[in-house]
Amino acid sequence: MKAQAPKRDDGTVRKALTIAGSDSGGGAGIQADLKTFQELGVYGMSAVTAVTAQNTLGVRAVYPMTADAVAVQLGAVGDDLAPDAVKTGMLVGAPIIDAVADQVASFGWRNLVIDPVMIAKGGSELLRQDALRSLKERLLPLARVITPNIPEAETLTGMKIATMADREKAARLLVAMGAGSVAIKGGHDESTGDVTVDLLYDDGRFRYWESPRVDTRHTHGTGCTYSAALAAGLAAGLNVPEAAELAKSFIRAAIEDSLDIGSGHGPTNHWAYGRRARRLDHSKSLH
Ligand SMILES: Nc1ncnc2c1ncn2[C@@H]1O[C@H](COP(=O)(O)OP(=O)(O)O)[C@@H](O)[C@H]1O
Ligand SMILES: Cc1ncc(COP(=O)(O)OP(=O)(O)O)c(N)n1
Repeated sequence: MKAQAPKRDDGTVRKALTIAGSDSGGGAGIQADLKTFQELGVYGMSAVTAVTAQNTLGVRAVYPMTADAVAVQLGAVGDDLAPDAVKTGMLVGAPIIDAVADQVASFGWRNLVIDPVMIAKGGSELLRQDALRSLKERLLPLARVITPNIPEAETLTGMKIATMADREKAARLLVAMGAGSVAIKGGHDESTGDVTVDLLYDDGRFRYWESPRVDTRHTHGTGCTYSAALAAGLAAGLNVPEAAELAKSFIRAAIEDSLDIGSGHGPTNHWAYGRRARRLDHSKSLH
């Protein structure tokens, strides 16, 4: 299957909404999502769940919004702007998750991508542990796709994931818990050696995407960027496997050309996928 950027010239403006935390350093959270939407030709909208003070060295502080403030933002977008896809990132705790679940259900947003963000790479907690039940019982059943990394899939399912067979079992369990499809990302799976393998369980079938493991510490915001690209693909009308393929291509380019800025874990490069596509177009036009 060939990864394709969403169509841009069919006259329709495709719109995606991110419900997530703000990352002052610009590499993860709302900022990563909006940059990804923009690069993929999808109009980006946002509902902020928390303001974080963070940079490439880590998270210094978290200032959560109230659940009401999140609900009102979602109401403002939903009453007027009809998102074609919605993704969630950092949701802080149970009250915000419940508010998001209520609004998603009442607006009937079907293209919901849940990135079950729990802990930042530096170890800071982005979801309170007592929120797990709300995440599993209220939000997960509304997901068209859930995109956990391996530690998140372990927390959600309660099982240890060491092999690809374990990952497949976890994906089946997450579908049994109510998710439409499951993408379990492979960045944390060291058993695959010098490649990373992402797994998708969709419509009863497993698919796998493999790419070279890049030896870099500049991977801040990988999960946010992957799930935002997947949501952009759905917003543009791709089906789930096509959107997962697009997400893998987008994040692969973003990590291969990641940005060595700041003194810690630099961000992925949200320009990389588009720049490569433009270079390809240009070289085709020369022949
Ligand atoms: N070092 C790496 N080289 C190439 N791809 C990577 C690397 N680390 C992560 N990825 C890819 O980035 C995406 C996010 O992966 P992962 O690290 O599992 O999630 P998270 O960022 O949520 O912890 C996946 O598509 C994964 O394959
Ligand atoms: C505001 C905010 N949201 C999410 C994250 C975690 O993002 P992720 O893509 O998983 O990247 P890392 O933290 O793992 O680099 C965050 N840091 N901040």
